[in-house]
Amino acid sequence: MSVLVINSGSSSIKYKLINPSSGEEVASGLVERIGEETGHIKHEYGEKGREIDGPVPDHTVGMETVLSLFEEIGPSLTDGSIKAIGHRVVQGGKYFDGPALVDDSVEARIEQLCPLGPLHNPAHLIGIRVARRLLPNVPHVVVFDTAFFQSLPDEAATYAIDREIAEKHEIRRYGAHGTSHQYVSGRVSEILGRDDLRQIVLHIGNGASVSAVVNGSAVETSMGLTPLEGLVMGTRTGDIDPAVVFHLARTAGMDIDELDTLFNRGSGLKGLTGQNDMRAVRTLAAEGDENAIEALAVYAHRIVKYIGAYAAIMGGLDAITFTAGAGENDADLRADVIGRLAGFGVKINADLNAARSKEPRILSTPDSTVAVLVVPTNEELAIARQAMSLVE
Ligand SMILES: Nc1ncnc2c1ncn2[C@@H]1O[C@H](COP(=O)(O)OP(=O)(O)O)[C@@H](O)[C@H]1O
Ligand SMILES: CC(=O)OP(=O)(O)O
Ligand SMILES: [Mg+2]
Repeated sequence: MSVLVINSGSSSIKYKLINPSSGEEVASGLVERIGEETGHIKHEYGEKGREIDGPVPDHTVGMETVLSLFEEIGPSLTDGSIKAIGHRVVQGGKYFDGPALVDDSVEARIEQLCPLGPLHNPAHLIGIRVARRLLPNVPHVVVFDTAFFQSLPDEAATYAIDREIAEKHEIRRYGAHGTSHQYVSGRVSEILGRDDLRQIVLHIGNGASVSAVVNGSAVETSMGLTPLEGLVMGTRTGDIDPAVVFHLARTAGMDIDELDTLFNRGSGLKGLTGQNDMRAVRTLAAEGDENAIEALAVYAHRIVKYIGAYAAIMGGLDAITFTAGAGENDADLRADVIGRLAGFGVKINADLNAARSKEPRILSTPDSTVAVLVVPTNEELAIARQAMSLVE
């Protein structure tokens, strides 16, 4: 019994075939650099596997290739052992507070929400369409990044903009990465053996976001109407004065699409250093590149600003948890962020922080005022379990 989880993202398709009860990963793979000259596909199934180098022109071809690799190399997706296909969808707007079985109307809703998830929803839609066409006899379930944040208090979700305009155009904070924030905060509760926790979860990947979670429910999160707001990201600005838009339109003559591309794809670490990948930025900084050194400081400063704000909003803080690509692997980032909180008595053990491990772990010293943890996220397992719970 297994669930195929598909994350058809902006420039890649990631997938895993998972046993939702045991968490065992039966097969997995990745299609990278879609639309670029040098595409790459990797499919792994136990001892078997296949790597293909060459251009992948678009998501449709990428997805079709993935599904054909399952039939060629295994395991078969058509022999009845797959109970569901779980698709990650970033933007569910106000319409979804949990997983949903895909039908034509759900698909149309995801399409309608593309303007609110411009980097993600169009790519998700292609993944869903190809998978439904080629695997019509398996239930398809969508699991939304926004679902965990549908219960945000109004005071956190409401923007101070004209009410009529906000209502008509469905403008509010929807958040994103919610599947990860929910999974990780749940694991923290298990590890610390307590449900009554005021937590901050730092999901620091290429996209990055922070959430405040009280007793298992989200009360704040940094991504907003779209996944552009909040932390500095690989290619996104995060928080910026919206007047920068007016200023660049008026003085630089940039149009809305150019500004969208600049803010979503040409900013963040990429805009500050030329590189969007944290490892590349660290290498530049180690070589003495001043732009990279400054970018890392801006990056950590923004994270600390949110930690302070969210601790105040929750009236106290019990745990800070790092997750996702950089959060799990970048010990220098964790040391920098926690070092900036020394005045509040937050302390980590340097050896525990530097140790390489894939296991969830506590980094804080026994006398730290706040528990500090690293918990690897597992959005795929969370999606597989939610998909299974819906079809069972
Ligand atoms: N060892 C590492 N040190 C620093 N950053 C890392 C390390 N490993 C991965 N990362 C960073 O994690 C980010 C990707 O995170 P990930 O959660 O996989 O993102 P996404 O799901 O958005 O593609 C990249 O910026 C990458 O450089
Ligand atoms: C919402 C979001 O930013 O997702 P990702 O990190 O996969 O780009
Ligand atoms: Mg991610």
